[in-house]
Amino acid sequence: MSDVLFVVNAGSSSIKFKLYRVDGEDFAPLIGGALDGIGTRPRLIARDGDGASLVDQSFSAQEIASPHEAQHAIGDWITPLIDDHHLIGVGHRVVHGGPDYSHPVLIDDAVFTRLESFIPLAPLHQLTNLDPIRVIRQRRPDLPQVACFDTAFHRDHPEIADRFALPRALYEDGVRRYGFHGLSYEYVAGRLRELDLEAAAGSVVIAHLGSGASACALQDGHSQDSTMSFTALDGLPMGTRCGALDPGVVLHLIEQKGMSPAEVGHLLYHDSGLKGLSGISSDMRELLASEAPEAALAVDYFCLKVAQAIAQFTVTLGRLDALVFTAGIGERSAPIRARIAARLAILGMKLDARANEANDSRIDAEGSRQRVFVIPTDEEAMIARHTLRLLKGRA
Ligand SMILES: Nc1ncnc2c1ncn2[C@@H]1O[C@H](COP(=O)(O)OP(=O)(O)O)[C@@H](O)[C@H]1O
Ligand SMILES: CC(=O)OP(=O)(O)O
Ligand SMILES: [Mg+2]
Repeated sequence: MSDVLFVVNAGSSSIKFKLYRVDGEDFAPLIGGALDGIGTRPRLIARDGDGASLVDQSFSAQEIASPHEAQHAIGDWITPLIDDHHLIGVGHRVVHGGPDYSHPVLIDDAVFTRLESFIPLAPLHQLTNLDPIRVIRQRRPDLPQVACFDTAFHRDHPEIADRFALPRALYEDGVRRYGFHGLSYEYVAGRLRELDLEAAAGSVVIAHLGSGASACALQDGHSQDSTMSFTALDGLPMGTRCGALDPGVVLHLIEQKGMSPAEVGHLLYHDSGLKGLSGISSDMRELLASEAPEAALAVDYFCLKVAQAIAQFTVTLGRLDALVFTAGIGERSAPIRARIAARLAILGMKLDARANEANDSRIDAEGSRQRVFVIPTDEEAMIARHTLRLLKGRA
């Protein structure tokens, strides 16, 4: 029986999972899969380490209406496969670590209770992240489980990046610019070091453009600033989230429009962003395929805001040596990358159209003042690395 590690990356509309064979410090995927389309078109897909399909099962929206049901469906499918091995632990992505957690942590009752207190700060994610931890703790209380935080990577960013222009008392009370997608940034920064040591040591912006989207300014691999802040609502427009918004709009909706805080929360997390702008879809592929002017507006808005964030971070960093695109849109959409880069021609950025179309890892053209990369992210691998380090440290 080989040692295995299970990794769970639970999101708002999908749960990704990987089972790794562990050999000392090394790990390699045995099974990787996801249950996505939760509540709309649920579909469980998994492949083995060689990419061969192990399951492709669709469910009705009623069968898998929430991440809780999705998690049980994954558990039912994968438990017999895990039982063929020796499971040494489970690693989880937990989106919010608040001011407390700047490193991965072994979960006990006290940690779990503390993490529950951050649910209001990440309503789309935190409960879904904690639910599998709770269920596995009930079934296997002996099994070590580790929480790896999206916020941790940013905890040592400069104080100026950690503050809002609000009184210090609120800062002391935890109203801080935490930043998210940290597991992704840490993984991508590591891959950039492998691809181009010189660029990685310089001033870099990574644009994580998925259904959640943010950008991060890095100096020598360390976070200096990010577009997401107190919650994963801030910064760039996303699939269904608004991104940066005048806080006066929130007051207006509550005071003048009579909306409840819960209604405003639902609007900003679920009905805004690309979906709100277009009135058509939260899915970038559908918007790119649409002829509707509203779809074009949403795509334009997205590209402009991403380009503005990159230009803004060029000021933060004092220069820009490299730009990296990652996550669903960043990894796969050549037209979106081209439109963002075209806006940044003012900084001397030029893309090689052929390399961009091919999703090559290096896509800048001769004469570009910045190197531009496409690096697929792997949050699960980062979780596995952190979890193993923590478990080995205990042994
Ligand atoms: N080829 C593509 N062109 C444009 N957008 C794409 C493409 N493939 C995936 N996407 C978009 O990527 C987003 C999902 O990204 P992903 O990183 O998987 O998100 P998350 O992990 O946050 O759920 C969706 O908006 C989807 O439309
Ligand atoms: C933090 C966050 O927005 O995550 P995701 O992109 O997975 O929704
Ligand atoms: Mg994601």
